[in-house]
Amino acid sequence: MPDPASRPAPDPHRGRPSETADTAGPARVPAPAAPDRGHRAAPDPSGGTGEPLIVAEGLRKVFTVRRRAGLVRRSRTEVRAVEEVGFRIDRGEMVGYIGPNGAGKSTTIKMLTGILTPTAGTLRVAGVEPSRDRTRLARRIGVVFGQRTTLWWDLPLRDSYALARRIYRVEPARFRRNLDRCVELLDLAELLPVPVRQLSLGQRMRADIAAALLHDPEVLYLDEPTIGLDVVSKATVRSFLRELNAEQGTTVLLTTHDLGDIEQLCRRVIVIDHGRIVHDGDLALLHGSDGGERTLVVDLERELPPLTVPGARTVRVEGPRQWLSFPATVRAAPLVAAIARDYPLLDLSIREPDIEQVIGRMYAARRGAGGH
Ligand SMILES: Nc1ncnc2c1ncn2[C@@H]1O[C@H](COP(=O)(O)OP(=O)(O)OP(=O)(O)O)[C@@H](O)[C@H]1O
Repeated sequence: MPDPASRPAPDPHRGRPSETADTAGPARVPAPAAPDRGHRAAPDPSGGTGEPLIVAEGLRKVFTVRRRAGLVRRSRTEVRAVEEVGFRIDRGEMVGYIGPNGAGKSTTIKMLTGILTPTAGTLRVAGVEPSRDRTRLARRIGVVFGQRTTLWWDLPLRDSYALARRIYRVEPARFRRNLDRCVELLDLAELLPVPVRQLSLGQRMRADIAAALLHDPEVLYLDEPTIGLDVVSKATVRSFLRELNAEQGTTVLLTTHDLGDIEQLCRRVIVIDHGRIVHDGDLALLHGSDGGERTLVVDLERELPPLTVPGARTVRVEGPRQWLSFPATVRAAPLVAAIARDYPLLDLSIREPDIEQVIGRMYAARRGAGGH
């Protein structure tokens, strides 16, 4: 384990009120006690068990917060961070877990790793109940918290990996193979002799992702893996994760505020708000789920007044180009046919609703409706 004094330990809940003992878990998942025996993803999505890799049912987490209410008196309040959350994730899925600040994402991830014990509900990851058997689970999962590192701050990266190998008891050949792969795909070769504290944020993130994969986990949890990264580092991390999922079949659960991550990596997205799941399904369906709109961008042979097309609204006119919005749930073909029939059409394209706007509207609508 890294010496806590030698590495930064930013606390994501800094500034939050005091909390009960079980609420303040360490970032690092404990080292496994038994030798690693290998458990790569099987072709069967259930891995032969008949059960999805992750099963959560009626999951709740309530924090008890004590505040000073006078010189001596203390009041207790309850924070319902996660309420009745349920989902099933099959092997090989890559799922986005998103929601506004304070929605309950990190709390869910901490329960999935066994760092936090659920107040109620059932949870199984790779057949293990995380909070009961954290040590056994640690062999099967990899975790990356974007806001903090699990590496040894003062050690060269290479030595950090060597220590991780011993803690996770990874066989030398497997370690070599996994490290070589990560070094190549995450462009880490030149960083191996560098102490972790000298790495830039993007370099450190790539290094942390490699550290989480040295023991061949079946599932990788990523909490804000691209936070603060420049476009090049983001692209490297995203293409690495895509390849990891496609080639190794590693199941990935990704929490992020960067919807570009979700759009590029996840077909399925689970949206949590106020501790409850408000959407679980295809990312594409999210586009049409909140009254979102698509846009026809129409190029005409000449400038014309705003077009009149039943079922669509002209929202912008710039010279011979016009933008027409229509509900995302409506088929575009009849609108395109009507425009081609009634106007001198040169060219036309369709823009999907911006996912950022869709999610923003979804959060805002829920706020307006009281949130629950
Ligand atoms: N240890 C704790 N003690 C008390 N309250 C907590 C604790 N951890 C989280 N909370 C509260 O639980 C709720 C959910 O927090 P959580 O960190 O899971 O949200 P999040 O979706 O990850 O948010 P963010 O996007 O801001 O990281 C918030 O109201 C938060 O203040």
